[in-house]
Amino acid sequence: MVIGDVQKDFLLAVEGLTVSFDGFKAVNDLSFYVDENEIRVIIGPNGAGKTTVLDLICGKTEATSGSIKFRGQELTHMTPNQIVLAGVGRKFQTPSIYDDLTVFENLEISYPRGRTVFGALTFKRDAAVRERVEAVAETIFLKDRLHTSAELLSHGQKQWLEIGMLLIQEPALLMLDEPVAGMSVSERVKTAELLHGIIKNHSVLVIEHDMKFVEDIAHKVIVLHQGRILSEGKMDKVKNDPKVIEVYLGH
Ligand SMILES: Nc1ncnc2c1ncn2[C@@H]1O[C@H](COP(=O)(O)OP(=O)(O)OP(=O)(O)O)[C@@H](O)[C@H]1O
Repeated sequence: MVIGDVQKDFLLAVEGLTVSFDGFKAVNDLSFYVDENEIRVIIGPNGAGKTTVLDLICGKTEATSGSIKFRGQELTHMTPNQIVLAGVGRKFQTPSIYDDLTVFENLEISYPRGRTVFGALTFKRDAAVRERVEAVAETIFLKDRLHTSAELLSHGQKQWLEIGMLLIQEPALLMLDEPVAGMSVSERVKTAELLHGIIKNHSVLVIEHDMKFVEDIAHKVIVLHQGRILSEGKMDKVKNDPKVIEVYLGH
């Protein structure tokens, strides 16, 4: 992509994205670009189209028109599975961890199969998996809970575990739908810390309603309204935008 005279490669380039449900455009000619190592947050009133944008990117919903390029690959023609393999991970609002398994086991079963170079040397693979599980557990603040059954974790710890189950697959882009909903204040602070920690190797696209959390994490914010961008930029600019105050923040 050429902007001015500068050649720029975005991790994610969404252009003219539209989806129509029986003539109703839930997402309407939407364009935005996410950089490598960026935390981008989508905010906006109920029904603005935020979840639908994530559904389109992960292939759950088919676009009516427009383009979603991820590292130059067109995602709109790919299946959800191919999109995961291309490096896009998505966490839904409700955790989908296995309650009767331990933290270790939940992470272990999420480790991508068939990606190892060790082939039949199972013991080497086991060591690599264990090392990776431990590293991810540390990132998600659960290193000392590796052998705890997931059902005994707090709500926040369960959310972190699910983020860990995505991280172990090493997606380049992580999409999170309201990750701090239902969390305590201290868990929210730690989640912000977690996201800042992982962006050295990932970009993150988050839907969120908690404005304090948005301020803590967002490099840039998109305000969505009726399927279109109402405002975009740094949180400081966006939160003082009269249009945003009128349709969203003022309520
Ligand atoms: N599969 C579908 N069929 C028909 N309409 C849909 C479908 N999915 C979403 N919509 C509609 O598209 C609009 C946008 O919904 P969406 O869930 O993306 O909004 P949102 O911004 O995520 O809202 P919230 O903050 O309440 O989660 C809503 O009017 C919704 O009813």
